[in-house]
Amino acid sequence: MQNLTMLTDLYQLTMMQGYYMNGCRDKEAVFDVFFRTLPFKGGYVLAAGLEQVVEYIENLTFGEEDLAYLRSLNLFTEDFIEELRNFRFTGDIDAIPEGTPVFPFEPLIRIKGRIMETQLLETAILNLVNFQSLIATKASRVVSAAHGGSVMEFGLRRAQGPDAGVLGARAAFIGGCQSTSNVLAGKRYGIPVSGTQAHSWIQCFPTELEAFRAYARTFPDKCLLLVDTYNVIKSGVPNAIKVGLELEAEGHHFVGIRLDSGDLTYLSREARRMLDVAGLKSAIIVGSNDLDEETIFAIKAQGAAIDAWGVGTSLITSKDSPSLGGVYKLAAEGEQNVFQPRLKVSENISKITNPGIKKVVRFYDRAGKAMADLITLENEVFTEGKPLTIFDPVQTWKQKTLKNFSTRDLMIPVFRGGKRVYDLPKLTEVQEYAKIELDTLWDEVKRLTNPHSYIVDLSTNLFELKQKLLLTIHQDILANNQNQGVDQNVDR
Ligand SMILES: Nc1ncnc2c1ncn2[C@@H]1O[C@H](COP(=O)(O)OP(=O)(O)OP(=O)(O)O)[C@@H](O)[C@H]1O
Ligand SMILES: O=P(O)(O)OC[C@H]1O[C@H](OP(=O)(O)OP(=O)(O)O)[C@H](O)[C@@H]1O
Ligand SMILES: O=C(O)c1cccnc1
Repeated sequence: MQNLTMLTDLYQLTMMQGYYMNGCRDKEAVFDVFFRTLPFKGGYVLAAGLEQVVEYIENLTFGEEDLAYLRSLNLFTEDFIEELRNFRFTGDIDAIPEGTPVFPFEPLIRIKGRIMETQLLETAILNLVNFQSLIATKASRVVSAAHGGSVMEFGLRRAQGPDAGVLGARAAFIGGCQSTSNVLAGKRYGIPVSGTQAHSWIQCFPTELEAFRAYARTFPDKCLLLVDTYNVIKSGVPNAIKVGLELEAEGHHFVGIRLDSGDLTYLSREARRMLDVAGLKSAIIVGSNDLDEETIFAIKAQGAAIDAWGVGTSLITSKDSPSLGGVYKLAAEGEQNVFQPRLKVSENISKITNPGIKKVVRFYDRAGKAMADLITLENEVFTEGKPLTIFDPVQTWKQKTLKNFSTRDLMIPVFRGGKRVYDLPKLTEVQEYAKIELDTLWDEVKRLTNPHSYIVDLSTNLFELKQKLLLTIHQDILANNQNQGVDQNVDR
């Protein structure tokens, strides 16, 4: 992977120089990566992008050209540039593995180390995690609408640039797509590649039948014909049937047809009937054309005879929800591995951060279904089987007692002292893991529209710590204001 060290916002570097020049070289901090709002008005997010975060961190070094460029900005001192020359990440990272369903406010990645190092990481980590988590989530929704039918990712041509096309294909595979049309993604990540044919192929021959025959000669065992260039029912399907029967007579297997326009329900049912009557029962029908989870759901509900779906633009650009708002927030600061919890106050209650070094515990019922998550302090343990009452951190009267549960800590150690301690799983393993993980969620949480809200509460310890810090901050402000004669009634 390329070196992405310079993929950062300028203010990370200016703050780093600030820390450096103000005696904070050895100050340490803990940052959390989390998002506040679920995309697609959906019920979950599928975490993705950790592998690229690991590669980014392992490659973190400023090269001579980088340093020369930074020097040319006339912002940085020579001392600081020298410091950057030796820059490495030496801290600890814990993260929730790729393919895990996650929910608002849960730390997906926790970064602990010298502030000079942890500060720099914000921009690139968010860039990598926000995009891939968004596309993996979108893909899992499309795949769930296809309900067993396979989904091919066709988005490269409409992706927001080459990187989004390639990493989007990777994320779409994690979300359950069976293949990609993107050859670079196939080569780089081992994703199965697949494809059919373009209208231009059909247009380049005097007749549709000649075009189909030429293709069948070229790829006799991979022959999937695009039947909507002229007229699906009167020309495309009859010609495909002719060629399909010729192939089968020669001992080949005719793969099927693709529909790329018109009423996909009506056309697929008609095409199915015609193929079956002709004896081509195993030929599949692929549907494409501006599809997303809603159109696929509707088309399936109407009784379409589509076996596989090609989905491009809406998936790779996450058209209806174009960004995931993951943030990187300071949760503790300290020195020599002794930390004080910190929080950020806001009038907007959802923007008040959760302080301290935290983890996420998932609670499962006897059947292995996820019941709730607790964001807790790092060292909290919950005795399995001992009833536990949890409560909503805002509407605290909303309580639930968990019984007969088992638990799992979702975060795993990824870096310790700058060294990777996590073996990256293969992409196929991540995809399989995501499928198993999604199976642990109730269908009501995964529903495409108006899903149930999955419970994510704070442990009592974390809740009390947060209240205590909020009160302390409030009292400190009051005391300061009193000293300065500010009117206390203007703002509570
Ligand atoms: N039976 C159906 N129910 C709901 N939506 C459908 C159905 N069949 C097709 N669609 C969707 O309706 C939209 C039709 O778009 P549009 O009118 O641009 O296509 P078209 O004119 O048939 O094809 P094109 O413009 O590619 O030649 C697409 O998003 C398609 O996926
Ligand atoms: O519709 P999407 O979900 O984005 O899937 C990819 C589309 O890309 C191709 O179309 P092409 O670029 O040839 O343009 P078209 O819209 O004229 O078919 C293909 O035929 C699909 O329709
Ligand atoms: O192989 C296909 O059919 C394909 C690939 C990319 C975009 N649209 C279709």
